[in-house]
This record gives sequence, C-alpha cells and structure tokens, in this order.
Amino acid sequence: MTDHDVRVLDSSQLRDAHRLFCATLHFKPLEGEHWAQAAQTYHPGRTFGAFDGDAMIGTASSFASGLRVPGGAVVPMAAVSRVGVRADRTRRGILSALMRVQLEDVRSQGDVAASLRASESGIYGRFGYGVATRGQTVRIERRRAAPRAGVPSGGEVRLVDPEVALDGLLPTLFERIAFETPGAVVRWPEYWGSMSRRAAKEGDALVVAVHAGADGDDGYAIYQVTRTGHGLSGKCELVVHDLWAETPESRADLWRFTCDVDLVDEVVAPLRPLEEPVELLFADRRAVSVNEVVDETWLRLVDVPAALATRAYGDAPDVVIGVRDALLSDNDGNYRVGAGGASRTDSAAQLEVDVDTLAMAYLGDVRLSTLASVGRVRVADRDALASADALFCAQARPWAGTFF
Ligand SMILES: CC(=O)SCCNC(=O)CCNC(=O)[C@H](O)C(C)(C)COP(=O)(O)OP(=O)(O)OC[C@H]1O[C@@H](n2cnc3c(N)ncnc32)[C@H](O)[C@@H]1OP(=O)(O)O
Repeated sequence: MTDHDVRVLDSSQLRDAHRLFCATLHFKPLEGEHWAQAAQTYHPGRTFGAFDGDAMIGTASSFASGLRVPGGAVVPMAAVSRVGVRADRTRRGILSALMRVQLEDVRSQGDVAASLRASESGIYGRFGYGVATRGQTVRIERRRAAPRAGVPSGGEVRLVDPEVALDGLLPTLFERIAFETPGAVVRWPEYWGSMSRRAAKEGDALVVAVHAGADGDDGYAIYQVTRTGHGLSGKCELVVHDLWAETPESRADLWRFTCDVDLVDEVVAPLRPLEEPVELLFADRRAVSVNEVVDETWLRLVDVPAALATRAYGDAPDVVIGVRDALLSDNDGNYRVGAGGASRTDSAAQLEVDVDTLAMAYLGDVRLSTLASVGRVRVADRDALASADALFCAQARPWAGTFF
C-alpha cells in the first residue's frame, strides 16, 4: 500500500514517536529526565511518523553511523532503530510505507547501507535486509573456570567509575582497539550515554573493568551482575555487555577477571563473535558452553554500486553478478566483480541474487555457494560460484559487536 501519510518528524513530535515505539515493545514510556536524555539521542531529520489524520500510528528512526567493510574502508550507514506500528493498525502496510520512505531518504542522503537489529526475523527480508553478521552466547560455569596453564597474561585490570569511563575513556579506547573487524559499526556520540541509561533502567549497576598492558590501556569489559531467586538459594549471573581486547594478554585477563568476581555462578556473554575461542582460555574447556547462534546485523545495501565498489575482494577470476532490488530500482543491474574492484557491466550475469541475499554475502559471513545450495542464488554458470566465494571471502569473520 502506498496511501499512508509518512512524514519526517520535527523535534516537537519526537516524544509521541518515542511513546508509540515503547508501547509497541511493551515498555513503559520514559518520563521526566529520562525522556529529556533520550530526546538528545534523536538525530535531526532522521525520524519518520506515519499518520492517520493527526494521529501518529507508526514510526521509524535511524542514527548516522558507519560500517567497516572488508578491506578496511568505512561506508556511511544508517543505524535503523525505534521502529513500531500501533497495535490497532498493524498488518495494513504501515511499516511497508515507512520502510519505503526511509530507504529512499537514507539513499538520497548518501548512506551506502542501512542496518538494524530485528525484534523478529520474519519482518525485514522483504525490505531487502539480509543477515550479514551473527553472534553466539558464551556461558562460563565460574567454579570450573580455572585458567589453562600457559594462557597469556600480563598487565592489570582495574575498575573505573562507569560515568567517567563512558564519558571519554571507553569511546576513545573503542575507536582505537575495537573498530577493525569487518561489520564493525561507528558508535554515534550518544551511544555511550544510552548504554548507561539502559543499565539504570534494568536496576543493576553497570561495572566497567579496564585492562592496562605494558603500553597502557588495551581492553575493557562492561558488565552487570544480576541475582535471581531469593537469598542464598538465588542464582547470580554476570552478564557481559561489551568486551574488546587489543592483545591476547588483555583478552585472557579480562575473561579471567569476569570469572574471578566473587559470588557469581555463571558468566554469560550474549552475541559474541562466532570465532572467539573463549573455551581455549580455560583448563577445563567444558566450563564454557557456546550456543544460541543468532542473527546480529540485518544489512540493507541501499547504494549497491557504491557498496560493491568500496569493499576489497580476494584473488580470483572476475564474476558478473546480477542484482535485483524490488524497492530501490537504481540498484538493479549487472556488476562485474573482480580482484581489482567492482562496477556496472552490460555483460550477462553468471550469478543472480536479490539484494537481501547479496547483503548476507557482502561482509563475508556466508559464501555465495552456500546460499546457492538453498536456492538463494540463481546460477547460470556453475564455475562462477567458486570464484565468487574466493572474491567475497573476508580475512576475518564479520561481527558488529554493537547493539542498538
Ligand atoms: C529495528 C527495530 O526497531 S525492530 C522493532 C520492530 N518493532 C516491533 O517489533 C514492535 C511490534 N511490532 C510492530 O510494531 C509491527 O507489527 C511491525 C512494525 C513489526 C510490522 O508493522 P505492520 O504495519 O504490521 O507491517 P506491514 O503491514 O507493513 O507488513 C508488511 C508485511 O510484513 C509482514 N509482517 C509484519 N510484521 C511481521 C512479523 N512480526 N513477522 C512476520 N511478518 C510480518 C506482514 O504480514 C506483511 O506481509 P505481506 O507483505 O506478505 O502482506
């Protein structure tokens, strides 16, 4: 449907939009100083409302961000969030109208990509989003978690007042040590403040531990300790929200530190990278269980020519890939992808994909041959699949590590 009235909101309308969004996720609305703080996190001109007359019935917003792509370049990216449609107006095309307007808008503003974290996995594929990075949950049974002999160690972990850390130390450290992996996301200035507010809302104090090695600070962990149940029979969980390490020493020391916190039964770290070998840090590798592999980044390539031209490729013969995009027709076309780069071509496509499937392969998370094996790639030339796999392969498995 195209007849919904979707407009960009001005600052006087953001509170209604936030209330609407909170209600769709069954959260209480923010009041007083909590709303005043949240209001600061809206980036001007990036929030849309869908209206029925004067009544707002849906909303979608985004933060200005950036995405690290294979090869090291950073492309401008819209971090899409705060999407919701009023419960009495769902399934009438309102989200579809919001998505259409938002995608056209972010493309016209020069964003090469948009990404989001999806509340449900059935929603966003139809708008050209594909799962481009995944994460897994790491659980460590603390009492079994003795370090393995020979694990690197060196330096010191210290606790830092979260307010001080979030205000300067961690943003600087994050920029320096965390922002290298393909899939990493530029954290906008208000990101850090919203992290501490989210923690305050949940009621348990946020703890910041910083690791210093021989050359100074080189890693950090942000966690909360939550207790469930009553008295001594309760269970105590240490939940790691953010952990980045520059060196093997800081990685080992920070994980070990979380396992040394008294009274904790289990250390839980959701959405960690798929290739983080935490179990190898401990003498008893079964102290660590790794499960719940889930989607992390839903990526939408809004400017396919720019996205394909910006990332680096492996060394393999050129492949012509046809891209089909039902919503942003400028992306439609055939692209010659080779070790030297990618550009439009009139040559016939050897492989053809929809834009959501291209997003799944773009950062290197899934091979095109794997996607072909489940019918997501239309294959005209079978030999092209091996070349496409080699071209799109990234040096490191992509991971964002930033939830929004
Ligand atoms: C990035 C984020 O902010 S994630 C948070 C998203 N928000 C929420 O989850 C809050 C609760 N849910 C909602 O507010 C709404 O149900 C929304 C936003 C998910 C969907 O809004 P709607 O206006 O109902 O979507 P719309 O009517 O445009 O649906 C378009 C299509 O998606 C399908 N669809 C919509 N929601 C879902 C869903 N949750 N799961 C599967 N399919 C869905 C519809 O059936 C429709 O399919 P069709 O094109 O084959 O007919």
